[in-house]
Amino acid sequence: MESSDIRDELTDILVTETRIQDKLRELAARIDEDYEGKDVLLVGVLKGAVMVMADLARSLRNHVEMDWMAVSSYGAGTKSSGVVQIRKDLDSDLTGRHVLIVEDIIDSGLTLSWLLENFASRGAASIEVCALLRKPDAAKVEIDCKYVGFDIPNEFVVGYGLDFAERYRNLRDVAVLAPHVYS
Ligand SMILES: O=P(O)(O)OC[C@H]1O[C@H](OP(=O)(O)OP(=O)(O)O)[C@H](O)[C@@H]1O
Ligand code: HPA
Ligand SMILES: [Mg+2]
Repeated sequence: MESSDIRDELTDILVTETRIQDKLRELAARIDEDYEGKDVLLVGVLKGAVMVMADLARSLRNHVEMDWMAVSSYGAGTKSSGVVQIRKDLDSDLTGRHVLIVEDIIDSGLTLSWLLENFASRGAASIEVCALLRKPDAAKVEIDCKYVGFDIPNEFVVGYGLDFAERYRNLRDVAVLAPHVYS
């Protein structure tokens, strides 16, 4: 793919940087309150959740630890392959831990459904999910997500960690990718 003006590759800006940051501060305040007196293990799902994790974590007041799991199911396309592959497992033992999984997006729900099942046997004291974005109309499995930033339409979005073929993760806003880029 050759380089061109990124703005020509996007249609709408769906969620601006300001709205993202405001929402993450709001979610962080709830998380601080809900986990008062407990040490939380934030588990970021690489690579998409890098930006959410960085900004959410810095809005929290309480002690947290951070760990990372790398999984991938989209490859270079816009549809989930349905097959979730572990590329990096956690470094931490989850036994007795209060785990908060941090995700950029719940689309079909297949990634989180697989991850929650994978974590279920690891002995955590609690497991909850925080996702910046969710596409209710794309759900193939229902995910019980306690902390949701924004429900968005069923369109392929990029930015703020979200990629198409590894590009666009560095955009500050979340935008709809123009169909001419991937069709
Ligand atoms: O609900 P789902 O349909 O499963 O989609 C959500 C998942 O897809 C994306 O990851 P991807 O597999 O693209 O890997 P990446 O984070 O490295 O981009 C995203 O970061 C979520 O982890
Ligand atoms: O809409 C999306 N954009 C980028 N990556 C994704 N992974 C799941 N859904 C999406
Ligand atoms: Mg991706």
